[in-house]
Amino acid sequence: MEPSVFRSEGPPVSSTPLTSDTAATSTLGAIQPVSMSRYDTDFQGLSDDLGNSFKRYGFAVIADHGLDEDVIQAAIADAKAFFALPEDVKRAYHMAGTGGARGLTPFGTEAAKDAKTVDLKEFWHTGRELPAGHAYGKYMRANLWPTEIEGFRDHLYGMFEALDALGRKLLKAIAHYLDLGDDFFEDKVQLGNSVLRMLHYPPVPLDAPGVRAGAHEDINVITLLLGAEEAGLQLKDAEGQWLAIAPPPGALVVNIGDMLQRLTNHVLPSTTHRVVNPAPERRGFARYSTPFFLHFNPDYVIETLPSTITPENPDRYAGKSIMAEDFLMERLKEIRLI
Ligand SMILES: O=C(O)CCC(=O)C(=O)O
Ligand SMILES: [Fe+2]
Repeated sequence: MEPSVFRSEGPPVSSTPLTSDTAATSTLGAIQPVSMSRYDTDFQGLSDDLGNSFKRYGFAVIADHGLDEDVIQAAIADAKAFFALPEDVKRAYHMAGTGGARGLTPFGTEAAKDAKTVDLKEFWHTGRELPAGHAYGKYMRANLWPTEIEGFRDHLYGMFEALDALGRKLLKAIAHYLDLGDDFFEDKVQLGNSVLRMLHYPPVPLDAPGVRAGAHEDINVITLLLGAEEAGLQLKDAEGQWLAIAPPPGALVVNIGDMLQRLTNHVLPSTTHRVVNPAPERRGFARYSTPFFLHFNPDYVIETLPSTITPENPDRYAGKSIMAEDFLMERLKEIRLI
């Protein structure tokens, strides 16, 4: 999970003015979209292109993702309706002290690790619905469902399931790229502790301090992000330059998280990214985006893949295998939330 999920009160907001330090320093080498329609016709080529994009940037842009547009639009419409509710109504769905794993994390709550300002966002989290009495119940909180928006549960969970299924297809292509056997990830993520985050970045006043989302890495396996065509998302490339990710309308952005970086001994990197504030003419517009943080099953043990250990890339985690749930907890301790 992305670290900021679990951050509670952020440090006080400073009045640092926004400067050009949020500008992308490079637009060269923009990430070429890869069409998911090749999944059934050219799986090898798709897996090569995806894998190479991940290896180079930690990110890939997916065109023709095949997700049902009605499912996406229904979930986004409900999220917008929820965010438009009065603040006190929304706050009834804030589970204070739980690190924001489910329900609402209100505006102004979170800051990226070591950031001086809070992120300019609010978001809603939906997690997996486990079969009743399932052993993983001890790791996953129950979902919250607002009663104010009719259909919210069906629509949001429909989106969760669609992204979960697409994420597993992407993992097949990644497993293929890594020569692991295409089904390698199947029994390791099928009941993963995954989270769908519906994000709302309100319009940004000209004098607003901070950025929409400070620089961070995602903790999970892979992240599937819709809605990033409203500008702002940037990644830090291998040379340390900020590169704007400008996906075509409707495209899906996918990135590698820390858990997959660790499993692959950094062959697939978990890349630092952020969401900067809009140009003056777009400041009056809200931004809605929807990352799906795909996680391992909580009891999956992450142990460096032997095939990723070479003389040039020795095992960075020798003797340090760790259960996915413990990895998550370790990261939460690092950001002082537990
Ligand atoms: O809103 C976006 O485009 C990206 C959000 C993100 O990186 C995150 O929530 O982890
Ligand atoms: Fe992120």
